[in-house]
Amino acid sequence: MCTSILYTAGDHYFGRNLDLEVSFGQEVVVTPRDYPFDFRKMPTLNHHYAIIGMALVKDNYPLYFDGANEEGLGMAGLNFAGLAHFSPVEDGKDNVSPFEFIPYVLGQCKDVAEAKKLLTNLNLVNINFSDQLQLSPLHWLIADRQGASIVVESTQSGLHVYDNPVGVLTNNPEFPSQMTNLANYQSVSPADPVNTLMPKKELKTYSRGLGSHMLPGGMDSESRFVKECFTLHNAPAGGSELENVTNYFHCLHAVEQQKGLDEVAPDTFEYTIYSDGINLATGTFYYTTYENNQINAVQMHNVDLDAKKLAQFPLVKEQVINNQN
Ligand SMILES: C[C@H](CCC(=O)NCC(=O)O)[C@H]1CC[C@H]2[C@@H]3[C@H](O)C[C@@H]4C[C@H](O)CC[C@]4(C)[C@H]3CC[C@]12C
Repeated sequence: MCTSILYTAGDHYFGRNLDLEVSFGQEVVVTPRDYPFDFRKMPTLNHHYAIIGMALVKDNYPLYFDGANEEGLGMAGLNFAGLAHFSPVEDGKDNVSPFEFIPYVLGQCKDVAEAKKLLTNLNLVNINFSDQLQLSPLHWLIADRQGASIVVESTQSGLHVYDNPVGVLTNNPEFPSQMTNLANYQSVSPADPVNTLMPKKELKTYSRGLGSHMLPGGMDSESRFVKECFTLHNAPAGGSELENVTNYFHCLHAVEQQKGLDEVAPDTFEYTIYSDGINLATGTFYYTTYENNQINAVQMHNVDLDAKKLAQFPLVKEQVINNQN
C-alpha cells in the first residue's frame, strides 16, 4: 500500500510513503532538461522540464515512482490493484504507457491546469517496459506549487480525472468512493467530544484525545485515507523550512507500515520502504528510509540541469544515532 500527500504550510510539500515487501533498487534521480525521453508511441521529448524524484534506472531510462519538476509540479504512482485498466493503442489518441506517464506529464506541464489539458486526449496503454518489468496497476496523484491537486484513474469505464480537494491518495477503492467514505468520520476531532449520545446525562472523559477515538488505524487503504486526511488537515504550519519538513514527515509517518504488521504472503510483510517529500517551490527533495529515520536531502538546483547525463543519488540506508556521551 502507499500514501501520497500534499502538505500546505506557506510552501507546498508533495510526496509519498512507498509500502511494499520488496525493494526495486530505487534511488534519487535528477533528469536534466536535454536528456531525451523516448516514448513507445509518442514523439521523443528532446527538451523538457528537469525532474527530480525516486526512480529505478533501467537501460538508462529513469522509471519514476514519484517526483516533481523544476516548475513545482509533482506526481506519484500508487497501487490500484484489480481496478486499473490499461487499453490497447488507439489511433488519434495520445497513447502513453503507465511507466512513461510521469516523464510525459512532468516533462511538459508546469502546473495542474496544464496537466489537465494534456490529459484530455490521453489513452493509457498496456505496453510493458520489458518482459521482466511488466505494467503495474497504478493510479496517480498530481499536485502543483499553487496547491491544486488531481487524481488520475484509468478503469474499465475509461480515463477519469478528479479534482482532489483533500490532497491525499492511498489505494483502492476508486477516489470518489474514498471521498464518500470520509463523510462517516466528520465528527472526528482533535478537541474533546461533545456528548450527543445522551445529552442530558453526564459522561466523564477518561482520557485525552477522545475526539479521535473513532479514527481508523488499520493498515488498509481506506483506513489510511481517513487517518491521513485527519492528520494532514490538522497539522500546524511551521514558521520555517525545518519546522515544515518536520511536520510533513510526521504526517507521512502517521500512516507508515512497520515490519510485521501487514502480512501479504505467509511470513512476508509489506512495510514503508521510504517516505519522501519535495518542497515544490524550491526543488529540495527530502527522504527517510525504513532503516534510517534521519531526513536526507537532495537539492535539484545544485545539479547541472543542462547536463547530458542523469544524476543519481543512492539512498542513505544506515541508521544514524547521535551519541551524546
Ligand atoms: C508497487 C508500487 C506501489 C506501492 C504500493 O501501492 N504497494 C503495494 C500494494 O498496495 O499492494 C509501485 C509504485 C511505482 C511502481 C514502479 C514504477 O511505476 C516504475 C516501474 C514501471 C514498470 O512498468 C514496472 C516496474 C516499476 C519499477 C514499478 C514497480 C511498482 C511500483 C514500485
